[in-house]
Amino acid sequence: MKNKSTNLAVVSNKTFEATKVVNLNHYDISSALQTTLDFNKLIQNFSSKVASMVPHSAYVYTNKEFGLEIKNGVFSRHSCSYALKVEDQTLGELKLMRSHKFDIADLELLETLLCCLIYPLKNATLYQQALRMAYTDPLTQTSNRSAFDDYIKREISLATRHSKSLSIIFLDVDHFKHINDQYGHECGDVALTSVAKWIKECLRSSDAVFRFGGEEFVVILSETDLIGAELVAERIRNNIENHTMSYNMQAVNITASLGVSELRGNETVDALVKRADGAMYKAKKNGRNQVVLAF
Ligand SMILES: Nc1nc2c(ncn2[C@@H]2O[C@H](COP(=O)(O)OP(=O)(O)OP(=O)(O)O)[C@@H](O)[C@H]2O)c(=O)[nH]1
Repeated sequence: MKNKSTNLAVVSNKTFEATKVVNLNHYDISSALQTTLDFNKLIQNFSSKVASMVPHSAYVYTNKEFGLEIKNGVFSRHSCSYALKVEDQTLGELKLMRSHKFDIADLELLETLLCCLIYPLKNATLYQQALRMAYTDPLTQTSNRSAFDDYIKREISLATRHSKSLSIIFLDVDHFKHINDQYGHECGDVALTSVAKWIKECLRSSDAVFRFGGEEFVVILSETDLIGAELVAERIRNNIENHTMSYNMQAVNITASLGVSELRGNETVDALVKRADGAMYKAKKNGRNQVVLAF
């Protein structure tokens, strides 16, 4: 509010009318952009706030760092695009489109208005980077236990609401203590990173892998029943067994034991995980390097 009255107080001469309008618009845009740290909402707000000054029919915002492509509206022949950057930090690229050409006055005004977007976009970037760090295991670069807790709750409620199947795979690396003891802790770390990579090689983009604890991983397979999940688990087991890790000129063979469970009606997260963990434990008892289904 203080800024708004400052702008009004300063603009006393009628010749500053245009500046006043722009300043007030800037204030209005800046305020609207400060209400969110979500890229989608941020770009949508910016587009709708500037639409009366720089009319456009569509926008596309791309951000390689976060793998984003946010688009909306009717795509047209003419476009202008800006690579957004502040203090050496890239903030993505924004493109506006419409059926008639953007003239120099449009572009100048748009460049001024884009200044309002830069810092909210930087804040959103910092926030999303912090969120990603909080949810990522630094060693294996898979999602961590906190991410699992959030993700599985959402997946269970979606599966229940839409009557879709949902399965999980609980994986534990075999004799991992032996790898650490024989080749050293650093080799153990490389082994965990390799296992994470080999698991990911067997998954679809809609499947999610999490480092659950020390040498334990959990895979969440949405819209997948027990038989489908067994196939994936067997593919993962096979992929791990068929790779040989080389460490300090030594060949290290790794295997894993896997337990699979499918969500039952009204089952809690803990119960679902416990059944998969129990099945994995049976796989260990049966001789390791195998997949066991939880019934
Ligand atoms: N290098 C490394 N080791 C870890 C990490 N987290 C846990 N560990 C080790 O993983 C080992 C797990 O050992 P155990 O629980 O006895 O299991 P295991 O040797 O895999 O035997 P089974 O599970 O019965 O096949 C321990 O030695 C932990 O110290 C890690 O981030 N890096």
